[in-house]
Amino acid sequence: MVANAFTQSIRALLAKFGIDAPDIRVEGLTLDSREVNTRSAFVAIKGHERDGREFIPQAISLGAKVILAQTDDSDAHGAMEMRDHSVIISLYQLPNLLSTLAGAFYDYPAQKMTSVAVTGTNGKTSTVQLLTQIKGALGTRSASIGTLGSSVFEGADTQWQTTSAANTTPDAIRMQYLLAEFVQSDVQHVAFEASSHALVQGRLSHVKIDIAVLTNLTRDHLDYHGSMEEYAKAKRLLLEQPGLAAIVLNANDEESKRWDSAAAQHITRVWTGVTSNEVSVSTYENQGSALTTSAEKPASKYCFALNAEYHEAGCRFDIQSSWGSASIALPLFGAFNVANVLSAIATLLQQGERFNEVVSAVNAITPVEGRMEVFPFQAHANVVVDYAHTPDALEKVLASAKAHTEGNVWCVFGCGGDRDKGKRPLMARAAETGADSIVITTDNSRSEAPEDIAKDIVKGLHNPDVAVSIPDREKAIRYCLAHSAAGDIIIVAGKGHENYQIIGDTKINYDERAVVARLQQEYSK
Ligand SMILES: CC(=O)N[C@H]1[C@@H](OP(=O)(O)OP(=O)(O)OC[C@H]2O[C@@H](n3ccc(=O)[nH]c3=O)[C@H](O)[C@@H]2O)O[C@H](CO)[C@@H](O)[C@@H]1O[C@H](C)C(=O)N[C@@H](C)C(=O)N[C@H](CCC(=O)O)C(=O)O
Ligand SMILES: Nc1ncnc2c1ncn2[C@@H]1O[C@H](COP(=O)(O)OP(=O)(O)OP(=O)(O)O)[C@@H](O)[C@H]1O
Repeated sequence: MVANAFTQSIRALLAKFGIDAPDIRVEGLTLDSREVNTRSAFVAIKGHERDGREFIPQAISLGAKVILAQTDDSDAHGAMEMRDHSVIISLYQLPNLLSTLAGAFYDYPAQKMTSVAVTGTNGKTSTVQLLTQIKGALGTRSASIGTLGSSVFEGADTQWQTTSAANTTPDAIRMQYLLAEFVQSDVQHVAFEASSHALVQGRLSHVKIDIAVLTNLTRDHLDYHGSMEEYAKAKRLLLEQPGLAAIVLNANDEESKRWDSAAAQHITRVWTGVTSNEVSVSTYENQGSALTTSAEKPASKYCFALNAEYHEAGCRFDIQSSWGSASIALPLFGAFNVANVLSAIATLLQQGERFNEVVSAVNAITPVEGRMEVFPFQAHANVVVDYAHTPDALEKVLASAKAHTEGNVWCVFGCGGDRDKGKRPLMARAAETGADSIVITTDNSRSEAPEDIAKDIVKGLHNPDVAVSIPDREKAIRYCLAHSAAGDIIIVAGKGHENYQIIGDTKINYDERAVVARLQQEYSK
């Protein structure tokens, strides 16, 4: 925590919620009893697994002077009880108030900077990272929050702060805290990932968002949301965010059309898309939001990529946009990275950045950690470490790899244990469609046997002969290196930036980027 920076009286804070509380000063709020100290207030709510109120005795023993506890009885709102030296104050429907409460405690930090939320099934981390990199290159002090962690952007020296929960979008209290910390570090621009879980759980409900970006929507997280419709609805909650002035949509994705129809009229639509067709670009140029049926169309802009070409070292494409046209060359792999970069560029242009300056800054982009990160091997196939762990992402990654080589594409992947089993045959089909050879391996098997997960995957293959099963990931990569030729590409999917493997209940150290870097050294001797 930032020392003494957020001291507030609980009396002043709770007055905003109609409660006359004692004048006790605290320096922070926390949802986790294990993080409590004598200067913080513990916020006890019911969760999916546990009831946080069970941990009130622990919080008291750690010296919390104030405990804010959920009550489901509206008459009990504001009730107070002394236990030892701690006061327990009841708040009605506290889980729904967390973002507002923390916003008030940390003095509404999002209002002190420009904020961008990125949602979608795939591409959130990449888009947030690319946007932050370019914004930094344009001279704005920038920060980001997402799957990699949170930090002020310091180029290659950025130290991502992570928590044990490792959520893509932090809980409602931590989110406001991180933003407040950024304000203290003079950050002017923040980009963060908005997961569907976070939106449903209200982790962002009182965070001002200027621009929301939708990358795409495909199958994921059905174990949590139950159906694609509920999953899509969860993402659309972002349209109700306070302060929202513009949305960046993807003309190549069906869900964007629903966003266009659902968004309030005053919100500017910025359409992006990768196309080989100039006619579709002119649709957006001449008619604004061509997908809106309303007579009075909302403001609409566009930023499209045309003539994309992929080569061994990256890609090239032309931008046509409401702000100007230019050619771009990037050291990034994959058509989807062109889509991600376009979303980032469109966001910056909508923010008022100058077209020519954005184009120059884009030329300085470096690949995002564990996202289509290429490790070149002399005299062997290059290895690409990527985080693809959904059928759609795997399909796109493999199709992209094909565009970058005339050789064969190898695919090493697995599926998580204790998660949506319906994904397994779909991942198998994506691998079979896009790769010439497949090695099925382990990817967080949890309580399931890796061999059983592999069997489920094999059942999804039309031709099981194209696949071998090697549960040990490093051995799987070695197998590909031994059997492939120079000019081939080995896609190692699923781990990306992660540095662990969950087997049973144990988190084992496994950093795929480090493993591949070590193999790179070994093979160069
Ligand atoms: C299902 C779900 O979303 N769970 C999230 C939720 O946990 P929960 O409220 O259910 O917590 P719980 O374990 O029941 O505990 C209840 C309360 O007791 C407290 N507690 C618990 C134990 C203890 O010793 N002391 C204590 O005080 C907890 O802090 C909590 O406030 O709130 C916690 C933070 O407050 C999150 O860390 C936790 O994410 C878990 C780890 C998780 O796996 N979430 C996934 C589903 C998720 O949110 N994923 C998305 C990304 C998806 C993507 O990749 O796109 C994300 O944003 O991360
Ligand atoms: N725009 C995109 N469309 C489809 N696939 C993508 C896109 N961008 C990235 N991917 C693929 O999805 C993987 C995850 O990318 P990224 O981490 O940027 O997405 P994410 O939405 O943050 O995912 P998660 O929330 O699971 O971390 C990448 O490693 C790549 O394989």
